[in-house]
Amino acid sequence: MRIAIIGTGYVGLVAGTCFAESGHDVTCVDLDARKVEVLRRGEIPLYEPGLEELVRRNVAAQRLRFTEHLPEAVSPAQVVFIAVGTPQSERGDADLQHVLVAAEQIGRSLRHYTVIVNKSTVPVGTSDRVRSAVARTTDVAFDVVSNPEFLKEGAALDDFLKPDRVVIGTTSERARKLMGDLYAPFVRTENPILFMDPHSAELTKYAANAMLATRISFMNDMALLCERVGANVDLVRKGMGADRRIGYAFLYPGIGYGGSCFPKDVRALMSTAREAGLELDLLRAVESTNTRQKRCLLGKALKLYGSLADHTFAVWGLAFKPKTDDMREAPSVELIEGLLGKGARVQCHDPVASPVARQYFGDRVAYAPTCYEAAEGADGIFLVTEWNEFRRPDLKRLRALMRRPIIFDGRNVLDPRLARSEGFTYIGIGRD
Ligand SMILES: NC(=O)C1=CN([C@@H]2O[C@H](COP(=O)(O)OP(=O)(O)OC[C@H]3O[C@@H](n4cnc5c(N)ncnc54)[C@H](O)[C@@H]3O)[C@@H](O)[C@H]2O)C=CC1
Ligand SMILES: O=C(O)[C@H]1O[C@H](OP(=O)(O)OP(=O)(O)OC[C@H]2O[C@@H](n3ccc(=O)[nH]c3=O)[C@H](O)[C@@H]2O)[C@H](O)[C@@H](O)[C@@H]1O
Repeated sequence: MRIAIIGTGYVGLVAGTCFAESGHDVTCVDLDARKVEVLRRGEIPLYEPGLEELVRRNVAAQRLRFTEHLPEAVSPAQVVFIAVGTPQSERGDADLQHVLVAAEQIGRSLRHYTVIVNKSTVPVGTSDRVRSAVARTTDVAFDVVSNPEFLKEGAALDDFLKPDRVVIGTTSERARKLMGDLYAPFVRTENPILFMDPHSAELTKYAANAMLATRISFMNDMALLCERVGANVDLVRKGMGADRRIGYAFLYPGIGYGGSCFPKDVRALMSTAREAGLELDLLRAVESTNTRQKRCLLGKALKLYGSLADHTFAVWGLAFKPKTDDMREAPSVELIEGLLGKGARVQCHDPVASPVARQYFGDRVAYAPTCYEAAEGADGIFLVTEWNEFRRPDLKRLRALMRRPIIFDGRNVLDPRLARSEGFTYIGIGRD
């Protein structure tokens, strides 16, 4: 099949590469000429484990190519995916301008019947708006399908190639058949393709993200309660997760959820509900718990040190989660701004995200090449992102490097007893 993908970010690049890997002929389009240039050189403009190798292999096999010229990709295609960004608007709802502009551009380039698939995360009813936008610019026949994406950054290839489920929203039999064929290589009987109407597909995406965010905020509330009543949230989590009705996934407390999706999608879902005359009080609480949680390490530090002025702190981890360089709504940003605002110096280290971090902090922080160099002369370490290399650091070496041996473990990944036995003051989340 000939496929065009509009928008070559985390989702578009992963989807395009995986469709090429399954044998299709894929052209990825992006209006960012610099991105296209990087991709043409065989590099990738983001960090995602395994992706660069897969891109190179499919480019070499001539199944995958990149262009800035949308018509050249869309005109010959049978299926066109929209995978452009849907960031939060100033009002808190999803900003659909990129989706609707792409839809109009696609319409102008149609030459024969084409299935237009919206993969971006969009509010209920956007499929209707995409259909109208395309119809304004063409007389050629087409169908619009809603196909939300559920991949996680850092595990994107695995999630795409072996999804728990594929959700396809369409009322067209012709589009349904084509989408079923396209996804057949990625699904087995136990992970189904779920066909439904487009509105339900659009809402499924937000409902899934909101549910996962709810679990995290719930656990962060339990962690705070544990601190107040002298319980250990690690043990509570294990005790809860063992119940098969609850399960272990997404029960890890921390310093709040970040990333390009949970924060904006929770707000967008509340906004959709508000437009329908409904206040989703539960989600409002999920969000306010998350806001509180992103500030909790700074609060613990202020309590311990009194003033942070003229203190030096190491921040381990900048990306919003391990195995990505994405810093959108990363808890590290709020923490570092808080530390700087209180007059502290910050020395940070992240295995991959430092170049991205420069866009946020410029020269206001120091970027250390290793976590040990970040800790030199520090009055404390904030462990913010649970990269594997931070899990079992050489505590003796750290102690010798630091001015004061204090660790704030924002992900509960260090062993508190071990840290304390090496002379550290250990402060975790809900497990003091
Ligand atoms: N990042 C993630 O892990 C996931 C994201 N999503 C959703 O997928 C969508 C895309 O997300 P990301 O890939 O993270 O976005 P991104 O911001 O990384 O990439 C979007 C790309 O689209 C390009 N673009 C915008 N308008 C265009 C146009 N008219 N023609 C060609 N290119 C255009 C931009 O230059 C950019 O490179 C969003 O709606 C997001 O909520 C869904 C699941 C996972
Ligand atoms: O719509 C999206 O973009 C995607 O959003 C999330 O994926 P992602 O944001 O890449 O990463 P997650 O692994 O879900 O982590 C999100 C945030 O929650 C935090 N988290 C996650 C799990 C947990 O138990 N506790 C916790 O605090 C992470 O540290 C991170 O800040 C969803 O997991 C994907 O299914 C979805 O496709």
